[in-house]
Amino acid sequence: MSQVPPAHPPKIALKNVHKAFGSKVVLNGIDLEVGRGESLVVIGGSGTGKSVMLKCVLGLLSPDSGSIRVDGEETTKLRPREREKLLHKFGMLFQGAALFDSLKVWENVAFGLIQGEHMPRAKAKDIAIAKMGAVGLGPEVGELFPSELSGGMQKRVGLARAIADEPEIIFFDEPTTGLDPIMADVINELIVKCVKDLGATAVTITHDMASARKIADRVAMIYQGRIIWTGHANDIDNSGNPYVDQFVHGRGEGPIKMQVRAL
Ligand SMILES: Nc1ncnc2c1ncn2[C@@H]1O[C@H](COP(=O)(O)OP(=O)(O)OP(=O)(O)O)[C@@H](O)[C@H]1O
Repeated sequence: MSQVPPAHPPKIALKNVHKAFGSKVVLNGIDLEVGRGESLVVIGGSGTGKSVMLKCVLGLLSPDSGSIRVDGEETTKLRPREREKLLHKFGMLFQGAALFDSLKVWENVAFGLIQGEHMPRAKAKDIAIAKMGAVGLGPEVGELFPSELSGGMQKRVGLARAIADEPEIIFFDEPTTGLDPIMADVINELIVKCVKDLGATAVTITHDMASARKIADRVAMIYQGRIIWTGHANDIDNSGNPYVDQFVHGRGEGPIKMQVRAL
């Protein structure tokens, strides 16, 4: 009997994904699903492969083996044109906002609309200004250059850019790094609001547990190249997993041994 596929496959599904750089194994059999409209936060120590995992989903890196499906479609063997089409589903807020210094703020926000979707500048500018409004930035900010903005404002601009072409999936790479706790909370609130307004699926990488608690429906912890725990955000304090417990409470002592090397 042929199997009937489920009506709604997970938005993103990674199965047994491996990635090594030379002899260094980074992803060692990642299994992870993200549901449609879900907000998943990935936690884990520095260098455990969180960014490498996201880059594999985006196709910026090719996994050595394993399957990565988006909307049920296998993506690891896509040709460049198919990959480009797939990437239209994604928005991304990079660590440090990654704005172009030589472009005005509105041009940064409209970048994907103008370059990727070939939208006329005037129309793209209108959309950029509307998206800036959604993250609490007035139109006058659009005429400034990124270097004239505070770190918190730059993150807002990065967020406006990430949502500009209304992606189905948004990746947030350490969205609160470098912000004071109050500004971090403002950014977290905006992320939650923007993701909800779009009905998007979100995957966030963070070390910031306050951010994880605020943003996540579900949390996944990565350790030694595998997902060792996933659970509801409300359960992270009672995970029953000593690795999660140590990470969430930031304890030096525990099963996670930090590799400290003399330079
Ligand atoms: N292109 C690359 N070539 C070689 N090694 C790489 C490459 N990209 C990542 N790595 C290595 O893979 C490991 C995981 O890196 P990754 O950036 O995914 O960590 P992370 O969990 O996101 O860390 P952090 O929280 O510090 O950002 C690191 O040891 C890194 O040096």
